[in-house]
Amino acid sequence: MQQEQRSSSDRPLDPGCLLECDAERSADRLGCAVVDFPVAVVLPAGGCGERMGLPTPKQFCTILNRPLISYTIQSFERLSWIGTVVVVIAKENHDLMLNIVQKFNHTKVKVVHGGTTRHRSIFNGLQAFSNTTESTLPMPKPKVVIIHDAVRPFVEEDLLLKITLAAKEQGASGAIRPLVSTVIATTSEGYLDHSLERAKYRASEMPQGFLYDIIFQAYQRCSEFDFDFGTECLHLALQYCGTSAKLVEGPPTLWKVTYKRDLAAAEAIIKETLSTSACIIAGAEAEAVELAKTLQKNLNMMETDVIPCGKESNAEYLSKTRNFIHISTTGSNFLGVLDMVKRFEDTDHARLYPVVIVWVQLNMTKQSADSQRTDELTVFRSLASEVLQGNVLLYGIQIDHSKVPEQWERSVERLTQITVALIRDRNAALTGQLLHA
Ligand SMILES: Nc1ccn([C@@H]2O[C@H](COP(=O)(O)OP(=O)(O)OP(=O)(O)O)[C@@H](O)[C@H]2O)c(=O)n1
Ligand SMILES: O=P(O)(O)OC[C@@H](O)[C@@H](O)[C@@H](O)CO
Repeated sequence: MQQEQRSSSDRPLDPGCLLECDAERSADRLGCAVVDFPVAVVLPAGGCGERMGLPTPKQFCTILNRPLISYTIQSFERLSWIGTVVVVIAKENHDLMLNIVQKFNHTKVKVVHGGTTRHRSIFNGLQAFSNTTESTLPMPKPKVVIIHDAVRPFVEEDLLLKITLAAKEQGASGAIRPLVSTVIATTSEGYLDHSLERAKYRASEMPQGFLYDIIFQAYQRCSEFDFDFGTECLHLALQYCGTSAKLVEGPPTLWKVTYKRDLAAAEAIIKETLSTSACIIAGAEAEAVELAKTLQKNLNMMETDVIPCGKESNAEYLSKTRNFIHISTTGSNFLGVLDMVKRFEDTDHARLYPVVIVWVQLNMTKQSADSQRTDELTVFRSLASEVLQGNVLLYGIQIDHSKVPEQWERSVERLTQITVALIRDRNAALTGQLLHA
């Protein structure tokens, strides 16, 4: 595995959030070892996303053909020490939410209807665990409940573990981040009254954790004003149960998707995280193996494996990446691609994130006859269109072998650049195209 050293600050989100890789699973084992009590989650998702300014509520806006809320749900579902995930949605989005649960196989989700404000929605979610309502789905009360905005898609296991354990010990816990802007108080005429010393304050983020009985009691005791205008669950626990939350500083990726720019940022992070690795499959021919090794050297921004044709369907490689570069010297040798796609279908590998296959055709002979090329392109386009239905993005790049070193080097550089662009952008519009390096 080859990876250019990167500073921790510019490294994308921990791929564990997005890839069920070995490191992710071992972290989950840590959680199972230390969390020996029931933990459940309430995701308030009943808002309309007014500040986003789109007709679709922001929690249902899609990134790579998948609603934002599904990424958040998966951040919790992937952890075996977390039980039920109660998703609180507006009544009118009930069927939409059930479709998302079914399409993305969110097996831990229970759907509950929200209220007119975030606090009301959260309380409705909490009541789904209690048998003190007419709820048709009373579920066993958890020891700790994690409350997390459905529009905060990036939440990593180690923070969830800290929040959960702190809530178990202290009764309440919450994620915080340093303030970026200074907080000021204004006069009624719109002038500066005073500013707060920024270093003394923090932004309250999510996730937050609570002993279930504490936060449930706080909501039972809080006022109508709290329900209508409050925005802070930690405040309710302090005000109505005397429980002062333990604060845990979280990573920069904790932010809440509120405006359009936040959705663009979330898409960029997801795409970047999906582009950190690739598996290069080399055909049997010596030239294909040589090109695979050169490409691996050029793709030094990614963790790459070079494997012989036929091994790409090994579980070991499937769990590491969703990017496959298939190099072959013969013409329309799609058999390798078809085997891979079948494997993806069997393992559900493309259910949550689109899988990229870049088919590199290394032309060793002079150009084939135009009619052959046209037929080839027709077959390729039809295959690409078919596999797209299974969330597989199939791209083609042709490269003509050259014995002139400078010419060959330029071609391989172009091949590298096109490959990186296709993997990073995952644009469905380019599938089925035979680009030329
Ligand atoms: N009645 C409400 C209002 C908000 N939320 C949820 O609370 C989270 C954080 O709230 P916010 O970012 O304010 O979402 P919206 O209220 O949808 O946004 P806006 O204020 O821009 O309308 C979101 O997941 C939102 O869906 C909720 O469950 N029920
Ligand atoms: O006020 P909004 O509904 O936009 O967002 C809710 C946020 O206030 C909340 O998620 C954190 O501040 C933690 O309480």
